[in-house]
Amino acid sequence: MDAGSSHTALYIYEWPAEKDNNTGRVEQTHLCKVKGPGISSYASAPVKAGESLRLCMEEAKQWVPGKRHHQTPLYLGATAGMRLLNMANSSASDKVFQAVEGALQKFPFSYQGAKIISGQDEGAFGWITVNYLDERLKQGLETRGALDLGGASTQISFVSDNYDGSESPSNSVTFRLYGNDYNLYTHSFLCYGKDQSLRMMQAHQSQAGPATVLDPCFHPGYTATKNYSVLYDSPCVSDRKPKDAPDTFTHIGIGDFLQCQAAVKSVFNFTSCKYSRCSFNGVLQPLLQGPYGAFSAYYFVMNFLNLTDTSVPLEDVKEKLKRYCATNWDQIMQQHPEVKLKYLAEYCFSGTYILTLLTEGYNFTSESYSDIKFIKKIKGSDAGWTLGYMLNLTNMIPAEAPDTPLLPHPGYVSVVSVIAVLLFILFIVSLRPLWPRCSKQPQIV
Ligand SMILES: Nc1nc2c(ncn2[C@@H]2O[C@H](COP(=O)(O)OP(=O)(O)OP(=O)(O)O)[C@@H](O)[C@H]2O)c(=O)[nH]1
Ligand SMILES: [Ca+2]
Repeated sequence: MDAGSSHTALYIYEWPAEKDNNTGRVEQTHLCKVKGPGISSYASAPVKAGESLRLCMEEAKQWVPGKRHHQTPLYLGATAGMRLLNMANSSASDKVFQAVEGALQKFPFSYQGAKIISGQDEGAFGWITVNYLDERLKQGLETRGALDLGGASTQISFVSDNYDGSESPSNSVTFRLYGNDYNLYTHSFLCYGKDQSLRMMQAHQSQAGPATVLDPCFHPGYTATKNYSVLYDSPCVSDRKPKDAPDTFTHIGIGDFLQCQAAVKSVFNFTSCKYSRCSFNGVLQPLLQGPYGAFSAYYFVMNFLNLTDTSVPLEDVKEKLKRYCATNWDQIMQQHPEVKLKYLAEYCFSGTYILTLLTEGYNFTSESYSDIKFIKKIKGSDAGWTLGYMLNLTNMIPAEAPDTPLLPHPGYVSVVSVIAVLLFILFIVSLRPLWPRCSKQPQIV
């Protein structure tokens, strides 16, 4: 189970129960999205966090054959929402885990625990998922970097030839998989998921605590009354809460992409770097290299905006987004009556944030932008950290390359069958001297 900051999802993975489970045949067979918010939102009513998982767990009981329930390991990993709750109020986060644990243990699966996973693991397992599903690991091919944009944090992970890990060990993960060594660069930026970065930007815009906030990242015609205490209720912004601010402010959209880009840039710090090169906030980042898969909110947002085609020049992408942001809110709502209003109101901001993070933050250029592919699934399985996490915990990826069989499995079956038939014929033939003679007796008259 992926207990994310914005929601929890339950994934069911399946593979043949033969001994040869090193052959990259793990598949996602079901996804259940838990109704309601992520578990970290239940800090003031922890029991409800456990209850929220029940429906998906019931579904899992239907999907996994009854006789396999007890043999099916169940893991829950929580990401940035619980990291933030743990920072702000560790006893509240413990209570949420107790409630979740109590609820999950009531089910017949082999419960293996619920925990917060580190940002490094989140990045590294996302990278493993993408490259496992692409069969790049097994075949020792060039790997694909992984870009994950969540609600509360964002991860970048890739292999770069000139990176040996010694400059910043906390950004380095080494693996030996299928006989190949990988030295992976990975970083997770807490607070730089799209929901928390929106808060950071709005906190920046409303430093003086005005009663009205004019926001270039929301459409012209958009107005909403918002609560200062809700906006500042996160460790990502809590230290910036203006004193003497009114309880509420009126949030008014003005839909100006260039101003929005400038406002988004204000959440990144580019001033100092003690390494050979940095992305932002003084974090080491080696030279970008190879192709990249960008998933979760990268995909949701760029897919909605019809901007998943990265062969379109970056300047044209920006131009399209500029026009989209300037479109009147009424018109946007009329064009997309089926989309949740919260998502709809934020696509201009989210698209601008994504382009700014990629180009200003990670240093993708007009040329290297086309190395990115926005993806949701690979061969039917969702891109995300859960598959890599599960493969690791069940020891499904061997360090050494498995002995490569001379023939694939069906080939063996045919050869063995032919040999068995030949041996049988040989056996029958070898019994020939013992056969009763059936020579014709001369008839005695
Ligand atoms: N537009 C749109 N946004 C979505 C959808 N599903 C999730 N989101 C939003 O996209 C952002 C990222 O979602 P996820 O990748 O699920 O984030 P998460 O795993 O909950 O958060 P982290 O713990 O930071 O990884 C959040 O702001 C979600 O509210 C969707 O189907 N459409
Ligand atoms: Ca996530």
